[in-house]
Amino acid sequence: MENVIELRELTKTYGSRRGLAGLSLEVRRGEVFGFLGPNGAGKSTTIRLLLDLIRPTGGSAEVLGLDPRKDGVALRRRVGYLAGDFVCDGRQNVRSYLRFLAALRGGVPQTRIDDLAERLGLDQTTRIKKLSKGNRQKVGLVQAFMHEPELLILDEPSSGLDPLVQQTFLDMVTEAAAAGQTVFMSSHIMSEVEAVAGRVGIIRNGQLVALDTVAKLRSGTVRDIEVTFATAVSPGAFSDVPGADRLSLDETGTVLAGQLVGSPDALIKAIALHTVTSLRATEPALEELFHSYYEGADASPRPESAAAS
Ligand SMILES: Nc1ncnc2c1ncn2[C@@H]1O[C@H](COP(=O)(O)OP(=O)(O)OP(=O)(O)O)[C@@H](O)[C@H]1O
Repeated sequence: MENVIELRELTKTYGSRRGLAGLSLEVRRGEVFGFLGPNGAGKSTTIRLLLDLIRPTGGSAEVLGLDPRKDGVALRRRVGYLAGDFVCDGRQNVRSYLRFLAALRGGVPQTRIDDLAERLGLDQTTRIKKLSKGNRQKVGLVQAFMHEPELLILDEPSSGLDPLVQQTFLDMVTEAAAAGQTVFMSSHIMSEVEAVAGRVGIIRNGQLVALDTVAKLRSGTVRDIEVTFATAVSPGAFSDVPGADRLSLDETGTVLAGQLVGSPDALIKAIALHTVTSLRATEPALEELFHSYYEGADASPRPESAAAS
């Protein structure tokens, strides 16, 4: 499958501060890729490098087969970009601002802009400087999506959106992917990425600490389990079940409870050998897994010397 983004050992230092340390990553055409990490992890640095808004200290980036450093103008025409710190000219009203951007991109049908604004509940007659943070973010979303770009690069796109609008945004992402567009979105909220992304990269202190499908990441998660049997089960019945070390039988031998790590398949097959009268299992919390990658993460900038150790 064709790669839309290819990063090779991409590195960025800000003086003695590390922004990004040797990031290698591929994003495939048509996928929704979630780029997750805590504050200061290097998400915005990566995105700015993709668009040549800043220059790398080392390594290379290829976007839509182009070198952002040489083909920045051509690239931006084919990309929809929402900056994490999206700012726009406050004097204009929303409609004229969006028309202006549409003209820069070679024209976008007004109906397309109107449809997006309506879906997001954005009043186009308001002056931009009078908009709330969330409504300004909607302007950012409309301008990123309106020209139906091949690649959407969205930095913390749902920042400031209320839950209903956030859902509309996620629907827009799913529809974009269904239409063959590629979406690269950063976030620090696992649940929203989980809802739309096929693959997820987790970044911490400028380095990729996990890269996998949402399904695979989920398979490493923990569920709370409680199984009740009709008759007592022998104490060692589940000792060989993978991921079941944190489960134990009570003194009656009829209740198995605790935590299951990873896939439930082996446990289900093992308990099916007995008569089960009740079963309770919580949904695996992907958010927890995400935070396990955060553990020990230093959200504040680290000096290069400390970072290298
Ligand atoms: N212009 C800059 N000058 C100096 N350091 C910078 C600059 N921009 C980013 N950094 C540092 O680089 C690191 C990565 O920052 P970056 O903004 O890429 O993180 P992020 O993952 O986008 O975080 P957030 O979720 O807070 O936006 C941080 O330590 C940050 O302090």
